[in-house]
Amino acid sequence: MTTAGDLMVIRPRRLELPVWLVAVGLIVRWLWRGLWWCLRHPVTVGLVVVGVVLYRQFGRVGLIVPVAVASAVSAVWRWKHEASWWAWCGGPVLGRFRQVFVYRRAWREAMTLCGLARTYDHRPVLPQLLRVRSDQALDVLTIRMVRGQTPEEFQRVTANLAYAFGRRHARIYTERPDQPPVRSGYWALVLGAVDRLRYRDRPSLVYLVIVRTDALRTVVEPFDVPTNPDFTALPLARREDLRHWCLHLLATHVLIGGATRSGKGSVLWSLVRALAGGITSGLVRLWVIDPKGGMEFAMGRPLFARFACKSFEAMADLLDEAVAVMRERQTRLAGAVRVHTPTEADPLVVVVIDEMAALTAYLQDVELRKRIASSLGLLLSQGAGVGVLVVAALQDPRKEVLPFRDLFPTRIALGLTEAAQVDLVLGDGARNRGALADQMPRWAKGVGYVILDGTPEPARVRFSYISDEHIRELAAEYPAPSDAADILAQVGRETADEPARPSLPRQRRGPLLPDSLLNFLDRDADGGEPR
Ligand SMILES: Nc1ncnc2c1ncn2[C@@H]1O[C@H](COP(=O)(O)OP(=O)(O)OP(=O)(O)O)[C@@H](O)[C@H]1O
Repeated sequence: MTTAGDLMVIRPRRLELPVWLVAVGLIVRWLWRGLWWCLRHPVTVGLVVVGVVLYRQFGRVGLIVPVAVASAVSAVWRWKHEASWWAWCGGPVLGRFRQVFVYRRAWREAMTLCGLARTYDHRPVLPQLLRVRSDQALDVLTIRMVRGQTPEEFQRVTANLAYAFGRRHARIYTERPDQPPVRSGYWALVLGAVDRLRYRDRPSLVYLVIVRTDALRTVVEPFDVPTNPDFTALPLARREDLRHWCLHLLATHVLIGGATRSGKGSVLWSLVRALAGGITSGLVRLWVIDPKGGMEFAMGRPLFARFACKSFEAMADLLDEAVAVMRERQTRLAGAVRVHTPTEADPLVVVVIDEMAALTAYLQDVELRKRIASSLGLLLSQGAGVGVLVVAALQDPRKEVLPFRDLFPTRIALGLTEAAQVDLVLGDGARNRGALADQMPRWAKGVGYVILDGTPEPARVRFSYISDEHIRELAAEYPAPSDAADILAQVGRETADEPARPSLPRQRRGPLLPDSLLNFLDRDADGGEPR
């Protein structure tokens, strides 16, 4: 008899199987696993089968000759067309190798110690490594999350993951980090359909990009000056995957935040270099404000249509004139276009301001500061659409220093001194998503974080280094046209006429209230007769 408090242990009945049946069961299970593996790895299986057949037919020579020929073909391919070699040969092979020998071996340990493993039904459950794709610099790991996990959990431990696999930098993407290729020709329709399938939204996956070789450690040489700059894609920097990072300048304002000596100058000069072709052809006018007395920009004076570096009065005038240009364009273009297209007659005006805080916070003359703030506010809120853009650099991104921070749609964060400043420059949550701009090593001058088009995750880039020599050459080769400073002459030109408005048919004049309410207001409060 049991009494209250007695412990009853209930165990399911154990099925006793004969040993031979257990052995057969295990063999079938292993055979099935082997077959499944072969089905999933047809290339490896095919190569092994071919290798065995060749070896049996021709002995060692049967193996050595094909390997030598394949190596020679691969070497020539890489030499002639490195990009396609990485995409079709080197990348997949290296990725597979690293998946098996690097990531799989440390996977369980890394996931558990980084806090990404879960326990379900008394058993550990790990995120699943599906695929590794490598290129010259990066490994892209496709990971299936454990049910109930979110990408934010991976983003929080991005640095831990990088160090767990022996690297310094990693980034988590919620969608495939690469863009679908642009297809053309006969097969475009079919390949496009395949791409749509490959690039479909897969919420259960995250992509961990591990920087294997830090391509940003070496200084980036200046890019070629485009004769006709594409204002939607100006090459300014090198990305971690060795591609160019291009700035979309059209219809946006750009804010560059970076501590002193972090390389803000290289961002501004890379932009000037990318625009230089347009400066000479008259498509762009640079209006430059250098509150540091010309230390940064005076060397490139011939490139600039307007330049103010000494008197704050002159800087305020320059901004007022930019507002005048903006107003004139607004009046002229209203109703005709919604976004201004730069032409020689109507060029893009880019107001470049180095150390913006000197104008918005540190200027002692309160009246002048207010005047500057009001012009800047107008330019930032209304100038982008009419081709009057502001590109500004500053060291301290706090609101007291730069009240218009939120009016800059495009932001770049170079090395910063505090973790909190990263979100102030790039927007809330950017640091959690991997923009560790406050942890820049000393060598990382001109290295910064930018937000790539279409992805919320920040990317790390290094801006090209423009030396004094390059600036002198640029100024000599691409001076602004002689009438460049004269844009204000346009401001006086005739504005568009008022459009002729067809008269509408006259409506019958009548009471504005329905008949039932007509006399209502005249009644007494107790609903009596109209007064
Ligand atoms: N892209 C780059 N690659 C390599 N070195 C760079 C790069 N940009 C800047 N440097 C070096 O970093 C140092 C600081 O650069 P720079 O003067 O442009 O910084 P800054 O942020 O504009 O400084 P400040 O706030 O004092 O104006 C310089 O010695 C420069 O040579």
